[in-house]
Formats: sequence, C-alpha cells, structure tokens
Amino acid sequence: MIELHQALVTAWTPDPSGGPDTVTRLLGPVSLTIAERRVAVVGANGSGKSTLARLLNGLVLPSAGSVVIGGLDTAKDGPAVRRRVGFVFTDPDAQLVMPTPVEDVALSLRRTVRDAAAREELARAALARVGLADRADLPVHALSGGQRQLLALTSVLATEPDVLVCDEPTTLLDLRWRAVVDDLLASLPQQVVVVTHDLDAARRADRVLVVDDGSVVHDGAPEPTVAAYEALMRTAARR
Ligand SMILES: Nc1ncnc2c1ncn2[C@@H]1O[C@H](COP(=O)(O)OP(=O)(O)OP(=O)(O)O)[C@@H](O)[C@H]1O
Repeated sequence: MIELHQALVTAWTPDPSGGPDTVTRLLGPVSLTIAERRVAVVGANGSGKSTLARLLNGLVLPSAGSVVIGGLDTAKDGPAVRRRVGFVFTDPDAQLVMPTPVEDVALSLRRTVRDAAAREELARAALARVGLADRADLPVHALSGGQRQLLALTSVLATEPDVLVCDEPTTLLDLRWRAVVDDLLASLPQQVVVVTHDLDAARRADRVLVVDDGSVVHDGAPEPTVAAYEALMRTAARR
C-alpha cells in the first residue's frame, strides 16, 4: 500500500546576490492511498510526475507531510523503503553500473545470495527469462537501447522489490521494445507505478493519476481519466 499524507515537495534556490532563498513548490500537498496493482501517472512535461515517482522510494523526500510505503515512512526508513521499492529510470544507462549484463544482475543479488557462483547462475537464469541469455557476457554498451532497458528492469527485479516505480521506462524505445517492456511490466506480480506519455499503456492500468502544475488534478479509472487528461492538453494547446 502506498500512502501520501499531505505530501509537499519544495525546492530552495539560492539567491546569487545573497538575498533569501527562493522557495518553489514542485508538488503537492498531495494525499493519496494507492492499493491498485497497476497505476499510470500521466501529465505534461514539467508537471511534477518524476517528483511524484521519486517520492515513492525516498529519492525525493517531502518537505511537509509524509509518504508511507508498506507501513514504512520514506523520511524515517529510507534504506528499508529503497529495498522494498525498485526504481527504473527513463535512461537505463543511469543505473547500469557493471561492465556486462550478467555482472549487473549478479550485483543486485548480492544482498540475498552470498555465494558468487550461485549469484551468477541466478543472474543468467533471470536474463534467460527476458530473452537476454545470449547477451549475458557482452559489454553493456553493445546492447540495444531496448535490451539495456530490459536489463535495467531485470537488475531491479532481482532485488525482489514489493513495488516497482518506473519513470517513463519506454520513452526512449521503439514500438517493438515498448511492447516487450510493457508486456514484462504487465506480467509482474508486484504493484507497479509507471510514469508514462503512452496513453495506450495508461489505459491498460487499473488507475490513472493526472499531474498538472504540481497537483494531482484527475484520479480514477483509465478511460475517463485519460479522456480528462486529453481534454486538459487540448485546452493547454489553445492557450
Ligand atoms: N531540485 C529542483 N529544483 C528546482 N526545480 C526543480 C527541481 N526538481 C524539479 N524541478 C522542477 O519541478 C518541475 C517538475 O519536475 P518533474 O521532473 O517532476 O516534471 P515531469 O512531469 O516529470 O517532467 P518531464 O515529463 O519533462 O520529465 C519542473 O519544472 C522542474 O524543472
């Protein structure tokens, strides 16, 4: 269960001439309880979607209010929250740290599997499940963008998170790889929150949140909520 209680995110920008910092509201206050298994977050560029996503695993902390994931407060139990909530970035290169796919997945297993040989075997099996068995020992940079995103997802999933948060995981992918990643996300037993500009993907969620100017302005079943978002964007385009 994801709970946001009057969560507010602000940023402080120093004044170069030494005056008081400028405080900007980025998001909120937002109160939400999310129990649905598939949640899509949509909104215009700069509306606050990434800020909302990052709140969910403690990458961003609320400046007021609280964010509680599975009973854990992100401000008080940061490491435990990050173990429970996996985060996938838009650009897989932001999170792939090892030279080869098998090493990257094995690194994610280090906390749960002590034996290095067992880790490698499990990493190879995880890569095989997503069709990357024959890429396991290549340099990571030799993989396509789609393959790297699948690898990033596999590495995060190897940590066995209860919740997966993905910030535009298919934005950089072509249609084929988008479908591969969407299918993988749809098959997961975990609760999955996906920030996306892909409205077809949003329509397949159980619940859709629309973020606009730092607020959740629509929240509900996919069809009416995506329609409300499209209307909002049409109005914005006419301004
Ligand atoms: N640390 C920060 N300091 C100041 N402003 C910030 C900071 N982080 C984000 N912002 C601003 O907050 C707003 C929301 O950013 P956010 O990344 O959450 O938007 P987004 O909806 O994910 O956008 P996009 O779709 O373009 O990725 C943007 O205007 C951004 O410039």
